[in-house]
Amino acid sequence: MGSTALGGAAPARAGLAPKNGVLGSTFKPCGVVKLKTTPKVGRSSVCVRASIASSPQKQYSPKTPAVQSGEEVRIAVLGASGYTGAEIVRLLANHPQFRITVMTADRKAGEQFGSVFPHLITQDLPNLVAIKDADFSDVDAVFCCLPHGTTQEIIKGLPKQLKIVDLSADFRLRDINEYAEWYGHAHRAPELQEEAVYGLTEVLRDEIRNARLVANPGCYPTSIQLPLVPLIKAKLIKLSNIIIDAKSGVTGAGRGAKEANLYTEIAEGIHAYGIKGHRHVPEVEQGLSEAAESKVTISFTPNLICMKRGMQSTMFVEMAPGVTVSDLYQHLKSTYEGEEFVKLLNGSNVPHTRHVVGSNYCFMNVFEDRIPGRAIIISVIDNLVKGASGQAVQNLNLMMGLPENMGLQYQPLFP
Ligand SMILES: NC(=O)C1=CN([C@@H]2O[C@H](COP(=O)(O)OP(=O)(O)OC[C@H]3O[C@@H](n4cnc5c(N)ncnc54)[C@H](OP(=O)(O)O)[C@@H]3O)[C@@H](O)[C@H]2O)C=CC1
Ligand SMILES: CC(=O)N[C@@H](CCC(=O)OP(=O)(O)O)C(=O)O
Repeated sequence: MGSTALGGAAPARAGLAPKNGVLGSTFKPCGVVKLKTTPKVGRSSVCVRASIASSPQKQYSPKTPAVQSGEEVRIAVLGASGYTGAEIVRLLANHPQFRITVMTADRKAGEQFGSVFPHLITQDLPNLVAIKDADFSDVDAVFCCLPHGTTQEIIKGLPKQLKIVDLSADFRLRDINEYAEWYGHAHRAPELQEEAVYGLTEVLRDEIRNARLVANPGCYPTSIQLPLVPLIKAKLIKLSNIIIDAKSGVTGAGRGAKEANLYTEIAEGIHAYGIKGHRHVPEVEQGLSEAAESKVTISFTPNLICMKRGMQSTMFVEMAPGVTVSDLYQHLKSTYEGEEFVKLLNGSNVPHTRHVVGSNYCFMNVFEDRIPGRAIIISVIDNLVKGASGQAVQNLNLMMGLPENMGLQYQPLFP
C-alpha cells in the first residue's frame, strides 16, 4: 500500500504498473500491450527499447547524472485527461526511459485513458484515477498538468522525494506578493515557491539540472523570452517601449468546456483578450528584468485565433544606439547555435505556426521596421509542445541527468 498525494492510505488500484518493470497479469491496458523490460531507477541493466539517435548538434552532458543510461524512470501524469497531460503521453510514447505508472483525472477519474483520448488508444497505460487514490510509491517523477491554484495544494501534499515539473503558473512568480496581486489569492505553498526553479530550458539549463521542482513557463512567456532575453542581456535593445502582440490557438485555453471557446464563438475570426492585464505580463517582466538587471515593463496583448495549436508572438522593439537589425540577428544566431530546439530562420523567411506544430521547436526571425531604429521579431511555437509538455519533458530529462532531447525528436506535422 503506498502513500497518497493527500496523505491517506492508497487503495488497491486496477491498472497499477507492476513493480518488477514487466507488465503483470493484473495490468489492464486500454489498448495494445507493448512490453517494456527497462530496469527502474537505481538498478543497473540495459534498456531493451530502441534508443533515440543522438543529436548531431549540441551534446548535453549532465553535471550530476541521476539516472543511468537505460534505467527506467517511473512517471505520474497529474491531469492526464487534459490537453497538456495528453500531450505528455504522446511525447513519452517515444521516450526510451520514461514510463507512465500513474495517471490522474478529476471528472474523468475511473475512465480508461484510451476512451478519453482515442488517438492514444494504442498506448499501454494505467487507468485514470482521482489524485486522492493515486499511489506514488512506484513513482520517481511527476508532470503536474493541473489548473493553477489547485496545483499548489496538490504539490504540497506529494511525497518530498519526487521530482516535479509543474506546467501551471503556480510557482513561476518568485515574489509571492506579485503572485497574490495577479492571481487574486495568497500563495498557499510559499516554501515551495522559494524552492522552484523557472524552467525556460535554453536560458536556465544549469539551474534546472539541479532542481527538484521546476515551474514550466507559460506558452506566451516561452515564445517571448526566448528571443528577448538574449537581446536584453547583450544590451542590444532598449528596455522601454517593448510592445508584444501574440496569438494563440484554442488548445491554449484547455479542454474544459467554456462558452467562449465554442466553435461558433471563435470560428472565422480573431479577438484580443486580457488587454492591459493578462497574467503572463508579470512572468515575462520577471524574466526580462532579470536579464536586464533592472525593471523592464512591456505592453502585451494576447489574441485568440481560430486554430487548434500554435502560437505567434510579434515583438516590436527599439534598438540601442548604433545597433542594426543584422546585429540582433547575428546575436540570436550565435546564442542559439547548436541548440536543437530554437532556430533562427534564414534571410527574410517568415516563421509560420504551421511549420512547428507537433514539434518542440521555436522558430524565430528578425525584421527591419519601416521606422528607423526599430525592429520586429517574430517567434512561433506549438503552445502544447515547446509552450508546455515538450519543454516539460526537456526539463525532466535534464533533472534526471538524461540527454535533453530524449523522446523529443518529433518533426513538425505539415501540411
Ligand atoms: N494548454 C496550453 O497550451 C498550456 C497550458 N498550461 C497550463 O497547464 C495546466 C494544464 O493545462 P491544460 O492541460 O490545457 O488544461 P485542461 O483543462 O485541458 O486539463 C486540466 C486537467 O486537470 C484536471 N483537473 C481539473 N481540476 C482538477 C481538480 N480540482 N483536481 C484534480 N484535477 C483537476 C482535469 O481533469 P478532468 O478533465 O478529469 O476534469 C484535467 O485532467 C494549466 O495550469 C494550464 O494553465 C501551460 C502552458 C500551455
Ligand atoms: C488561449 C488561452 O486561453 N491561453 C491561456 C494561456 C495558456 C498558458 O500558458 O497558461 P498558464 O499560464 O496557466 O500555464 C490564457 O491566456 O490564459
